[in-house]
Amino acid sequence: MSVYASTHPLVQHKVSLLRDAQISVKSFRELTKELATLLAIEATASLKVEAKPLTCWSGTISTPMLAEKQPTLVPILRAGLGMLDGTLAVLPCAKVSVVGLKRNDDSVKLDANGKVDIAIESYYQNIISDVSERKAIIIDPMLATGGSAIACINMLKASGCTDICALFLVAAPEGIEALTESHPDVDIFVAAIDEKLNDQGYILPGLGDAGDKIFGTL
Ligand SMILES: O=P(O)(O)OC[C@H]1O[C@H](OP(=O)(O)OP(=O)(O)O)[C@H](O)[C@@H]1O
Ligand SMILES: O=c1cc[nH]c(=O)[nH]1
Ligand SMILES: [Mg+2]
Repeated sequence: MSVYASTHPLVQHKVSLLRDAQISVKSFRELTKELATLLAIEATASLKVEAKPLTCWSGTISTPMLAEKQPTLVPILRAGLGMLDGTLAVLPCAKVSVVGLKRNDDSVKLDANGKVDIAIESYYQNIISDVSERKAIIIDPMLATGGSAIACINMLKASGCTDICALFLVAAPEGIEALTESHPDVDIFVAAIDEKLNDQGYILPGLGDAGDKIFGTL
């Protein structure tokens, strides 16, 4: 697995603004959307193109176009929806596969190695039928323990998908390690890699609960 941590100055600036404890729902949504666009540009830079014939005003030319079907975007409900419009700005024709996952905060415990373990509850799955023919781009603002992303990747692979990457705004080292171990074939693109998880599985310094901030349910 390759981990691409963005070095773009605008990405770094916008993630810093997201961390403001006084941020409004409106600003959190706007910044999440803008960061999603910037990360999506980085994540799609490796898509393959091939020369295809096109009739233009001066005749028929051979010109580069995407070689394969457009990727499918995979928002992990709820918080991943906050990144959907921003990624659709880069891939406006993308089909969307939706996966609903929720951490059960009451299940938090430390495992034998002192790692935070949280049960992930799956409540919705609607993955496009031809996912085996497309790249899947998972979108979720947070990679904490890695449990939700791993569950989502398991679902995509069970549906036949073989080419998967994931975009996160903030990732914990613990989540990156767990994801690398479970799915070494999946590349991830992150705006920031933070310090660690607290004993409730929240990222430090992190953003707090991204879903609550996007949906105004704080
Ligand atoms: O890496 P993990 O430990 O699995 O944590 C990350 C997950 O937690 C958040 O979702 P949450 O469960 O809070 O659901 P929500 O989006 O509905 O708020 C976040 O959006 C990720 O999906
Ligand atoms: O820090 C965290 C961890 C999981 N989910 C969030 O929204 N924030
Ligand atoms: Mg949440």
